[in-house]
Amino acid sequence: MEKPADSFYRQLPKVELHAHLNGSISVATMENLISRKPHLNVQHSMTAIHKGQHRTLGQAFQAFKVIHQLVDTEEDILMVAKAVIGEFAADGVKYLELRSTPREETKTGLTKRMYVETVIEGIRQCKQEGLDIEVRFLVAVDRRNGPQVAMETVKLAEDLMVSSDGVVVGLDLSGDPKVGHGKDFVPALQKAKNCGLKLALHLSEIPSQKEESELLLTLPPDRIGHGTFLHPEVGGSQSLVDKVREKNIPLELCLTSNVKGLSVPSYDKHHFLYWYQLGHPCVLCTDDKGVFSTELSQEYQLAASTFGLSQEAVWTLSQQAISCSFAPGPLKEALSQRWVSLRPQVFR
Ligand SMILES: CNc1ncnc2c1ncn2[C@@H]1O[C@H](COP(=O)(O)O)[C@@H](O)[C@H]1O
Repeated sequence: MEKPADSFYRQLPKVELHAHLNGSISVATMENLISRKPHLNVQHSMTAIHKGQHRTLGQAFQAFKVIHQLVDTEEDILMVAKAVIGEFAADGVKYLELRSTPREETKTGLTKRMYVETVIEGIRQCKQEGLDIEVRFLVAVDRRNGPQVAMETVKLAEDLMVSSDGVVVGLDLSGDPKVGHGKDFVPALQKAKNCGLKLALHLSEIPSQKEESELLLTLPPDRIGHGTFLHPEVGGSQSLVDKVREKNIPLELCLTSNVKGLSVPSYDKHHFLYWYQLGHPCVLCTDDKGVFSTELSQEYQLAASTFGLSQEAVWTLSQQAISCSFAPGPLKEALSQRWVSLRPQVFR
Protein backbone atom coordinates (compact mmCIF):
# COMPACT_ATOMS: atom_id res chain seq x y z
CA MET A 1 0.00 0.00 0.00
CA GLU A 2 1.03 3.59 -0.52
CA LYS A 3 1.98 5.87 2.38
CA PRO A 4 -0.77 5.81 5.04
CA ALA A 5 -2.91 8.95 5.18
CA ASP A 6 -2.31 11.69 7.78
CA SER A 7 -4.10 11.36 11.09
CA PHE A 8 -6.90 13.84 10.25
CA TYR A 9 -7.99 11.64 7.34
CA ARG A 10 -7.63 8.43 9.33
CA GLN A 11 -9.63 9.81 12.23
CA LEU A 12 -12.27 11.34 9.99
CA PRO A 13 -15.39 9.17 10.29
CA LYS A 14 -16.11 7.84 6.81
CA VAL A 15 -18.77 6.12 4.74
CA GLU A 16 -17.70 3.61 2.08
CA LEU A 17 -20.38 2.90 -0.52
CA HIS A 18 -18.49 1.33 -3.43
CA ALA A 19 -16.30 -1.61 -2.39
CA HIS A 20 -16.15 -4.90 -4.31
CA LEU A 21 -15.37 -7.63 -1.77
CA ASN A 22 -12.82 -9.59 -3.81
CA GLY A 23 -11.13 -6.43 -5.03
CA SER A 24 -10.72 -5.22 -1.44
CA ILE A 25 -8.42 -7.96 -0.11
CA SER A 26 -5.32 -6.55 1.62
CA VAL A 27 -1.75 -7.76 1.06
CA ALA A 28 -1.76 -9.51 4.46
CA THR A 29 -4.94 -11.46 3.69
CA MET A 30 -3.66 -12.21 0.21
CA GLU A 31 -0.46 -13.70 1.75
CA ASN A 32 -2.67 -15.99 3.78
CA LEU A 33 -4.74 -17.06 0.76
CA ILE A 34 -1.65 -17.63 -1.38
CA SER A 35 -0.03 -19.78 1.32
CA ARG A 36 -3.21 -21.89 1.55
CA LYS A 37 -3.10 -22.60 -2.20
CA PRO A 38 0.59 -22.76 -3.19
CA HIS A 39 -0.21 -24.96 -6.22
CA LEU A 40 -1.84 -21.94 -7.94
CA ASN A 41 1.57 -20.23 -8.07
CA VAL A 42 0.10 -16.78 -7.55
CA GLN A 43 2.48 -13.80 -7.18
CA HIS A 44 1.38 -10.53 -5.56
CA SER A 45 1.95 -8.67 -8.82
CA MET A 46 -0.95 -10.69 -10.28
CA THR A 47 -3.48 -9.42 -7.75
CA ALA A 48 -2.54 -5.78 -7.04
CA ILE A 49 -1.35 -2.65 -8.82
CA HIS A 50 1.31 -1.04 -6.65
CA LYS A 51 2.59 2.51 -6.26
CA GLY A 52 3.34 4.25 -9.52
CA GLN A 53 2.00 1.39 -11.64
CA HIS A 54 -0.91 1.60 -14.06
CA ARG A 55 -2.88 -1.04 -15.88
CA THR A 56 -5.72 -0.92 -18.30
CA LEU A 57 -9.16 -1.79 -16.98
CA GLY A 58 -8.91 -5.02 -18.98
CA GLN A 59 -5.68 -5.96 -17.19
CA ALA A 60 -7.28 -5.09 -13.85
CA PHE A 61 -10.05 -7.54 -14.68
CA GLN A 62 -7.44 -10.27 -15.09
CA ALA A 63 -6.58 -9.77 -11.42
CA PHE A 64 -10.14 -10.67 -10.40
CA LYS A 65 -9.85 -14.01 -12.22
CA VAL A 66 -6.77 -14.87 -10.20
CA ILE A 67 -8.33 -13.69 -6.93
CA HIS A 68 -11.46 -15.76 -7.57
CA GLN A 69 -9.29 -18.88 -7.79
CA LEU A 70 -7.85 -18.05 -4.38
CA VAL A 71 -11.26 -17.43 -2.78
CA ASP A 72 -13.37 -20.47 -3.58
CA THR A 73 -14.52 -22.05 -0.31
CA GLU A 74 -16.86 -20.93 2.46
CA GLU A 75 -13.86 -20.75 4.77
CA ASP A 76 -12.03 -18.39 2.37
CA ILE A 77 -15.08 -16.18 1.91
CA LEU A 78 -15.72 -15.87 5.64
CA MET A 79 -12.07 -15.06 6.30
CA VAL A 80 -11.94 -12.49 3.48
CA ALA A 81 -15.23 -10.80 4.45
CA LYS A 82 -14.20 -10.45 8.10
CA ALA A 83 -10.72 -9.20 7.24
CA VAL A 84 -12.01 -6.61 4.75
CA ILE A 85 -14.63 -5.32 7.22
CA GLY A 86 -12.00 -5.15 9.98
CA GLU A 87 -9.64 -3.17 7.74
CA PHE A 88 -12.31 -0.66 6.77
CA ALA A 89 -13.17 -0.25 10.48
CA ALA A 90 -9.49 0.31 11.30
CA ASP A 91 -9.40 3.02 8.64
CA GLY A 92 -12.21 4.93 10.34
CA VAL A 93 -15.10 3.72 8.20
CA LYS A 94 -18.27 3.78 10.31
CA TYR A 95 -20.70 2.63 7.64
CA LEU A 96 -19.80 0.26 4.81
CA GLU A 97 -21.78 -1.09 1.89
CA LEU A 98 -19.94 -4.12 0.57
CA ARG A 99 -20.86 -5.62 -2.78
CA SER A 100 -19.98 -8.98 -4.27
CA THR A 101 -21.00 -11.27 -7.10
CA PRO A 102 -22.57 -14.57 -5.94
CA ARG A 103 -20.33 -17.29 -7.31
CA GLU A 104 -20.71 -21.05 -7.51
CA GLU A 105 -17.65 -23.30 -7.49
CA THR A 106 -18.38 -26.85 -8.54
CA LYS A 107 -14.93 -27.97 -7.36
CA THR A 108 -15.64 -27.03 -3.76
CA GLY A 109 -19.42 -27.47 -3.75
CA LEU A 110 -20.02 -23.78 -3.15
CA THR A 111 -23.42 -22.49 -4.32
CA LYS A 112 -24.37 -18.87 -4.98
CA ARG A 113 -26.71 -18.84 -2.00
CA MET A 114 -23.99 -20.25 0.27
CA TYR A 115 -21.65 -17.61 -1.08
CA VAL A 116 -23.88 -14.71 -0.08
CA GLU A 117 -24.97 -16.32 3.18
CA THR A 118 -21.33 -16.71 4.13
CA VAL A 119 -20.62 -13.02 3.51
CA ILE A 120 -23.69 -12.17 5.61
CA GLU A 121 -22.37 -14.46 8.35
CA GLY A 122 -19.06 -12.55 8.23
CA ILE A 123 -20.96 -9.29 8.64
CA ARG A 124 -22.87 -10.74 11.63
CA GLN A 125 -19.73 -12.04 13.30
CA CYS A 126 -18.06 -8.63 12.99
CA LYS A 127 -21.05 -7.04 14.66
CA GLN A 128 -21.08 -9.63 17.44
CA GLU A 129 -17.38 -9.06 18.00
CA GLY A 130 -18.16 -5.39 18.60
CA LEU A 131 -16.41 -3.82 15.59
CA ASP A 132 -17.27 -0.14 15.37
CA ILE A 133 -18.78 -0.31 11.88
CA GLU A 134 -22.24 -0.89 10.42
CA VAL A 135 -22.21 -3.04 7.30
CA ARG A 136 -24.81 -3.63 4.61
CA PHE A 137 -24.59 -5.74 1.47
CA LEU A 138 -25.35 -5.24 -2.22
CA VAL A 139 -25.71 -8.34 -4.38
CA ALA A 140 -23.74 -7.81 -7.59
CA VAL A 141 -24.78 -8.69 -11.12
CA ASP A 142 -21.76 -9.28 -13.34
CA ARG A 143 -22.70 -8.09 -16.83
CA ARG A 144 -20.45 -10.73 -18.37
CA ASN A 145 -22.86 -13.44 -17.22
CA GLY A 146 -25.80 -12.14 -19.25
CA PRO A 147 -29.48 -11.37 -18.57
CA GLN A 148 -30.65 -14.82 -17.46
CA VAL A 149 -28.10 -15.06 -14.68
CA ALA A 150 -28.95 -11.46 -13.80
CA MET A 151 -32.59 -12.44 -13.31
CA GLU A 152 -31.59 -15.42 -11.12
CA THR A 153 -29.34 -13.12 -9.09
CA VAL A 154 -32.23 -10.70 -8.53
CA LYS A 155 -34.39 -13.58 -7.25
CA LEU A 156 -31.63 -14.60 -4.86
CA ALA A 157 -31.19 -11.00 -3.73
CA GLU A 158 -34.94 -10.68 -3.14
CA ASP A 159 -34.98 -13.82 -0.97
CA LEU A 160 -31.97 -12.68 0.99
CA MET A 161 -33.30 -9.20 1.48
CA VAL A 162 -36.16 -10.80 3.39
CA SER A 163 -34.14 -13.40 5.28
CA SER A 164 -31.04 -11.33 6.14
CA ASP A 165 -32.76 -9.03 8.61
CA GLY A 166 -31.96 -5.90 6.67
CA VAL A 167 -28.34 -6.70 5.76
CA VAL A 168 -29.04 -7.05 2.03
CA VAL A 169 -30.20 -3.65 0.82
CA GLY A 170 -29.53 -3.44 -2.87
CA LEU A 171 -28.24 -4.62 -6.20
CA ASP A 172 -25.12 -3.60 -8.11
CA LEU A 173 -24.54 -3.86 -11.86
CA SER A 174 -20.82 -4.24 -12.51
CA GLY A 175 -18.28 -6.32 -14.41
CA ASP A 176 -16.28 -5.56 -17.53
CA PRO A 177 -18.04 -2.55 -19.09
CA LYS A 178 -16.89 -3.60 -22.57
CA VAL A 179 -19.03 -6.72 -22.37
CA GLY A 180 -22.76 -6.81 -23.11
CA HIS A 181 -25.32 -4.01 -23.29
CA GLY A 182 -27.30 -2.51 -20.42
CA LYS A 183 -30.60 -2.89 -22.29
CA ASP A 184 -30.43 -6.64 -21.68
CA PHE A 185 -30.44 -6.06 -17.94
CA VAL A 186 -33.38 -3.67 -17.74
CA PRO A 187 -36.00 -6.37 -16.91
CA ALA A 188 -33.87 -7.75 -14.06
CA LEU A 189 -33.04 -4.28 -12.73
CA GLN A 190 -36.66 -3.22 -12.92
CA LYS A 191 -37.71 -6.34 -11.02
CA ALA A 192 -35.14 -5.62 -8.34
CA LYS A 193 -36.37 -2.07 -7.99
CA ASN A 194 -40.00 -3.18 -7.78
CA CYS A 195 -39.27 -5.47 -4.86
CA GLY A 196 -37.52 -2.73 -2.90
CA LEU A 197 -33.86 -3.36 -3.65
CA LYS A 198 -31.88 -0.15 -4.17
CA LEU A 199 -29.92 0.07 -7.41
CA ALA A 200 -26.25 1.06 -7.59
CA LEU A 201 -25.24 0.85 -11.24
CA HIS A 202 -21.84 1.25 -12.87
CA LEU A 203 -22.55 3.82 -15.59
CA SER A 204 -20.36 5.31 -18.32
CA GLU A 205 -17.19 3.76 -16.92
CA ILE A 206 -15.85 3.77 -20.49
CA PRO A 207 -16.51 6.32 -23.27
CA SER A 208 -18.76 4.24 -25.52
CA GLN A 209 -21.73 3.85 -23.17
CA LYS A 210 -23.73 7.01 -23.84
CA GLU A 211 -26.80 5.25 -25.18
CA GLU A 212 -26.70 2.64 -22.43
CA SER A 213 -26.48 5.32 -19.74
CA GLU A 214 -29.44 7.24 -21.26
CA LEU A 215 -31.48 4.06 -21.03
CA LEU A 216 -30.43 2.99 -17.53
CA LEU A 217 -31.04 6.49 -16.19
CA THR A 218 -34.73 6.05 -17.00
CA LEU A 219 -35.03 3.37 -14.28
CA PRO A 220 -33.59 5.48 -12.49
CA PRO A 221 -30.74 4.05 -10.38
CA ASP A 222 -30.41 5.17 -6.76
CA ARG A 223 -26.66 5.71 -7.17
CA ILE A 224 -24.15 5.76 -10.01
CA GLY A 225 -20.78 4.01 -9.90
CA HIS A 226 -17.98 6.03 -11.56
CA GLY A 227 -19.95 7.94 -14.24
CA THR A 228 -16.57 8.84 -15.68
CA PHE A 229 -17.80 9.70 -19.17
CA LEU A 230 -21.20 11.23 -18.46
CA HIS A 231 -20.38 14.90 -18.96
CA PRO A 232 -19.93 16.55 -22.36
CA GLU A 233 -16.28 17.56 -21.81
CA VAL A 234 -15.27 13.89 -22.00
CA GLY A 235 -17.64 12.78 -24.74
CA GLY A 236 -20.82 12.35 -22.68
CA SER A 237 -23.71 14.78 -23.09
CA GLN A 238 -25.54 17.62 -21.43
CA SER A 239 -28.69 15.52 -21.52
CA LEU A 240 -27.03 12.84 -19.38
CA VAL A 241 -25.79 15.45 -16.91
CA ASP A 242 -29.24 17.05 -16.76
CA LYS A 243 -30.91 13.72 -16.01
CA VAL A 244 -28.46 12.87 -13.24
CA ARG A 245 -28.94 16.34 -11.73
CA GLU A 246 -32.73 16.41 -12.07
CA LYS A 247 -33.02 13.11 -10.25
CA ASN A 248 -30.24 14.07 -7.85
CA ILE A 249 -28.54 10.67 -8.20
CA PRO A 250 -25.36 10.52 -6.10
CA LEU A 251 -22.08 9.51 -7.75
CA GLU A 252 -19.64 7.01 -6.22
CA LEU A 253 -16.21 8.34 -7.21
CA CYS A 254 -13.00 6.32 -6.99
CA LEU A 255 -9.93 8.46 -7.77
CA THR A 256 -7.09 5.95 -7.45
CA SER A 257 -8.99 3.21 -9.22
CA ASN A 258 -9.75 5.45 -12.21
CA VAL A 259 -6.19 6.78 -12.48
CA LYS A 260 -4.47 3.41 -11.98
CA GLY A 261 -6.99 1.77 -14.30
CA LEU A 262 -6.24 4.46 -16.91
CA SER A 263 -9.80 5.67 -17.45
CA VAL A 264 -8.78 9.11 -16.13
CA PRO A 265 -5.37 10.55 -17.23
CA SER A 266 -4.39 12.17 -13.89
CA TYR A 267 -5.86 13.05 -10.49
CA ASP A 268 -6.39 16.71 -11.37
CA LYS A 269 -8.41 15.65 -14.43
CA HIS A 270 -10.73 13.45 -12.37
CA HIS A 271 -14.44 14.14 -12.89
CA PHE A 272 -14.83 14.65 -9.13
CA LEU A 273 -14.13 18.34 -9.78
CA TYR A 274 -16.82 18.70 -12.45
CA TRP A 275 -19.56 17.26 -10.25
CA TYR A 276 -18.32 18.75 -6.98
CA GLN A 277 -18.33 22.24 -8.49
CA LEU A 278 -21.93 21.69 -9.54
CA GLY A 279 -22.78 20.97 -5.90
CA HIS A 280 -23.91 17.48 -6.92
CA PRO A 281 -23.77 14.70 -4.25
CA CYS A 282 -20.38 12.98 -4.64
CA VAL A 283 -19.13 10.16 -2.43
CA LEU A 284 -15.45 9.22 -2.36
CA CYS A 285 -14.95 5.45 -2.47
CA THR A 286 -12.14 2.92 -2.92
CA ASP A 287 -13.68 0.53 -5.50
CA ASP A 288 -11.08 -2.23 -4.98
CA LYS A 289 -8.75 -1.21 -2.17
CA GLY A 290 -6.67 -4.39 -2.57
CA VAL A 291 -6.24 -4.36 -6.33
CA PHE A 292 -5.57 -0.61 -6.42
CA SER A 293 -3.53 -0.53 -3.16
CA THR A 294 -5.42 2.23 -1.42
CA GLU A 295 -7.52 3.08 1.64
CA LEU A 296 -10.52 5.36 2.02
CA SER A 297 -8.55 7.81 4.20
CA GLN A 298 -6.00 8.10 1.37
CA GLU A 299 -8.76 8.82 -1.12
CA TYR A 300 -9.98 11.71 1.06
CA GLN A 301 -6.46 13.06 1.46
CA LEU A 302 -5.85 12.74 -2.28
CA ALA A 303 -9.05 14.63 -3.10
CA ALA A 304 -8.17 17.35 -0.58
CA SER A 305 -4.63 17.85 -1.90
CA THR A 306 -5.60 17.63 -5.58
CA PHE A 307 -8.61 19.93 -5.43
CA GLY A 308 -7.57 22.19 -2.55
CA LEU A 309 -10.35 21.16 -0.15
CA SER A 310 -10.19 22.58 3.38
CA GLN A 311 -10.58 20.23 6.36
CA GLU A 312 -14.05 21.68 6.83
CA ALA A 313 -14.96 20.80 3.21
CA VAL A 314 -13.58 17.29 3.68
CA TRP A 315 -15.68 16.89 6.83
CA THR A 316 -18.81 17.99 4.96
CA LEU A 317 -18.02 15.57 2.14
CA SER A 318 -17.76 12.61 4.52
CA GLN A 319 -20.88 13.67 6.45
CA GLN A 320 -22.99 14.11 3.30
CA ALA A 321 -22.15 10.57 2.23
CA ILE A 322 -24.48 9.32 4.99
CA SER A 323 -27.51 10.63 3.12
CA CYS A 324 -26.36 8.90 -0.09
CA SER A 325 -26.24 5.50 1.63
CA PHE A 326 -28.94 2.83 1.50
CA ALA A 327 -29.07 2.70 5.31
CA PRO A 328 -32.59 2.86 6.77
CA GLY A 329 -33.71 6.22 8.21
CA PRO A 330 -33.01 5.50 11.90
CA LEU A 331 -29.49 4.28 11.10
CA LYS A 332 -28.80 7.40 9.02
CA GLU A 333 -29.97 9.45 11.98
CA ALA A 334 -27.71 7.51 14.38
CA LEU A 335 -24.74 7.96 12.01
CA SER A 336 -25.36 11.70 11.78
CA GLN A 337 -25.30 11.86 15.59
CA ARG A 338 -22.08 9.89 15.59
CA TRP A 339 -20.45 12.44 13.27
CA VAL A 340 -21.51 15.22 15.66
CA SER A 341 -20.04 13.42 18.65
CA LEU A 342 -16.76 12.54 16.89
CA ARG A 343 -16.14 16.02 15.51
CA PRO A 344 -14.23 17.48 18.52
CA GLN A 345 -11.63 14.70 18.52
CA VAL A 346 -11.09 14.91 14.74
CA PHE A 347 -10.53 18.69 14.80
CA ARG A 348 -8.59 18.64 18.07
C1 LIG B 1 -12.38 -1.35 -11.65
N1 LIG B 1 -13.74 -1.10 -11.91
C2 LIG B 1 -14.73 -2.06 -11.93
N2 LIG B 1 -15.71 -1.93 -12.86
C3 LIG B 1 -16.67 -2.87 -12.96
N3 LIG B 1 -16.73 -3.95 -12.17
C4 LIG B 1 -15.79 -4.10 -11.24
C5 LIG B 1 -14.76 -3.16 -11.06
N4 LIG B 1 -14.00 -3.57 -10.03
C6 LIG B 1 -14.54 -4.75 -9.59
N5 LIG B 1 -15.61 -5.08 -10.34
C7 LIG B 1 -16.46 -6.28 -10.24
O1 LIG B 1 -16.24 -6.88 -8.96
C8 LIG B 1 -15.75 -8.22 -9.12
C9 LIG B 1 -14.77 -8.55 -8.02
O2 LIG B 1 -15.43 -8.57 -6.78
P1 LIG B 1 -16.49 -9.68 -6.35
O3 LIG B 1 -15.99 -11.02 -6.83
O4 LIG B 1 -17.81 -9.32 -6.96
O5 LIG B 1 -16.49 -9.59 -4.85
C10 LIG B 1 -15.15 -8.23 -10.52
O6 LIG B 1 -15.10 -9.54 -11.06
C11 LIG B 1 -16.09 -7.31 -11.29
O7 LIG B 1 -17.25 -8.01 -11.68
